[in-house]
Amino acid sequence: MHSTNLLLEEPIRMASILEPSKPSFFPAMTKIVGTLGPKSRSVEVISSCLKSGMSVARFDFSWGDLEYHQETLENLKTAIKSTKKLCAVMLDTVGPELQVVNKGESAISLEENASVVLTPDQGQEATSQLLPINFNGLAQAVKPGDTIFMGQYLFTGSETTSVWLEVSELKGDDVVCVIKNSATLSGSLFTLHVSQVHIDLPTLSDSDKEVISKWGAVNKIDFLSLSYTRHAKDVKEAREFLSKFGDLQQTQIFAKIENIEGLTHFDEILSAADGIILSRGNLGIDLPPEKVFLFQKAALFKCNMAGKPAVVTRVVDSMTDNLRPTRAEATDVANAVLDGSDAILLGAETLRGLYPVETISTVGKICAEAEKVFNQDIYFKRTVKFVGEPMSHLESIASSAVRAAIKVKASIIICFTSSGRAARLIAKYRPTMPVLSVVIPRLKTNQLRWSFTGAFEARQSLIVRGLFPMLADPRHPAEATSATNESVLKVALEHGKASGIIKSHDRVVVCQKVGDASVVKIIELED
Ligand SMILES: Nc1ncnc2c1ncn2[C@@H]1O[C@H](COP(=O)(O)OP(=O)(O)O)[C@@H](O)[C@H]1O
Ligand SMILES: C=C(OP(=O)(O)O)C(=O)O
Ligand SMILES: [K+]
Ligand SMILES: [Mg+2]
Repeated sequence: MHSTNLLLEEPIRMASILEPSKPSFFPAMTKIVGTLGPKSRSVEVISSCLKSGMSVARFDFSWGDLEYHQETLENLKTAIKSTKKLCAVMLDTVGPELQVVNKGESAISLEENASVVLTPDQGQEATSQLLPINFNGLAQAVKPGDTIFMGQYLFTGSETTSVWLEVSELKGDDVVCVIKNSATLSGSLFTLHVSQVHIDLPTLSDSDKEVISKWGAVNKIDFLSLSYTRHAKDVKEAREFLSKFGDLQQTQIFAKIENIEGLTHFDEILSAADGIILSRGNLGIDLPPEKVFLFQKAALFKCNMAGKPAVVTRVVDSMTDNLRPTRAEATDVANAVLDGSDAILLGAETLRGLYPVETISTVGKICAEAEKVFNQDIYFKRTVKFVGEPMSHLESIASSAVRAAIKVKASIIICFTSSGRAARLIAKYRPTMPVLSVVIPRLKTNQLRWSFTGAFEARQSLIVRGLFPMLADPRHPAEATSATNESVLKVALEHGKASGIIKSHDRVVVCQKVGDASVVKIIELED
């Protein structure tokens, strides 16, 4: 995305706003996570999603069984092969989510001012007057006057498919509610969100543990998105559980902040997790509307300064049914980029929306436009000030690489990395040019078989803004000898030229180790 950067701090010639963006091999530096489901599980649609810029696929186990999601994943793998687009896999847990048990899957019409009873008796049939739910502790958790939101799975907040309930009375284990707006709930699953109330259920449910052991391990998932994370211990317990599976040692845990409890423990959660998902869907119910922007700006800044990826969700809900977003949604996406998000997560829009591919390409275009006016200079100085001095060696190398690249107007930064750490640190300084993270595999053994590292590190960069992975040839020895580096560098430059990022006579900044020295060098391409 190497176009002339406009700066909002300077008067913009209005006509220049209409200048079309230059085509590039990727739609934006900001990444797009797509939730795959009924409307986005065919090889054809997934291939179009990948070509439109989706680089992480989310499999949400709030709904759908192992076989269903496995079939979708197999189609994703086919689509990756045919499109040659890398895509990471994210397993999203159900966690302590309250759900209506609607065995008949019939639509439920609810009338304003009528009463509806929420009951833990799952033997009952779901009707407009009685809704069985999957939690028997609700009557102990709520009190009259509390608010409960109920919507179809991955609710978009539109008033025709979700209702607000107010608790009016507790009758034993049953909770009697008044319906505050009329709506008809349809679809495969209705979820509930009880505002600002602690639900006494484990963050990692038994069902989640079974899904991780049976589906996550065999598919070597790159990310675990931990729903309703409320405390750092939730992340630590999830990591402990993952450590039982050899294939999940490197799986990164992204904590989903979905309620006020998670918000109030944000700092400890951020330090324990590998990344954060700002789950604005559920959090948007727990928080009063006027506070959502404040949380977003504060949370994104903290993630940026920690150098940990931050994902913003529920951005263009109306595109679930419309070919274009509302103006508010379009501006919301741009502001999420300007606020510092690494990635945008699409839920209902891609899972059950009519236009999953158009949604991804629209969001990608908005991100690209916002990136053009992102003031990297101000951000860079603010970051350097925040980090303070003395910087760690790697932080100074990374920030120097970015500074050098900007000053010489390099078209790309090439970063050699094995763990991915150096590349992520470079991305932290939000360079205006893409960063090619050249992942050098290391040979390892578990005493039973040889294998190469690198696949996780490469795919996990697909959620970091501005990072584009390239897997170096495993025949190149991992040690950083100058000969090795040159040959790998040559391949990386060819890769850059082939994808159109590097043109003849461009300047390229390279971050690598030569012998024991970590170096940043600037090369001028001859041809
Ligand atoms: N296999 C490699 N070959 C060449 N340089 C490397 C390699 N791995 C890391 N580097 C470089 O070494 C320096 C330290 O990176 P470090 O963070 O220790 O490695 P990693 O990124 O693999 O965690 C960085 O400049 C990085 O670009
Ligand atoms: C991403 C979110 O969670 P989910 O889509 O899993 O409900 C959210 O609530 O915004
Ligand atoms: K979920
Ligand atoms: Mg949620």
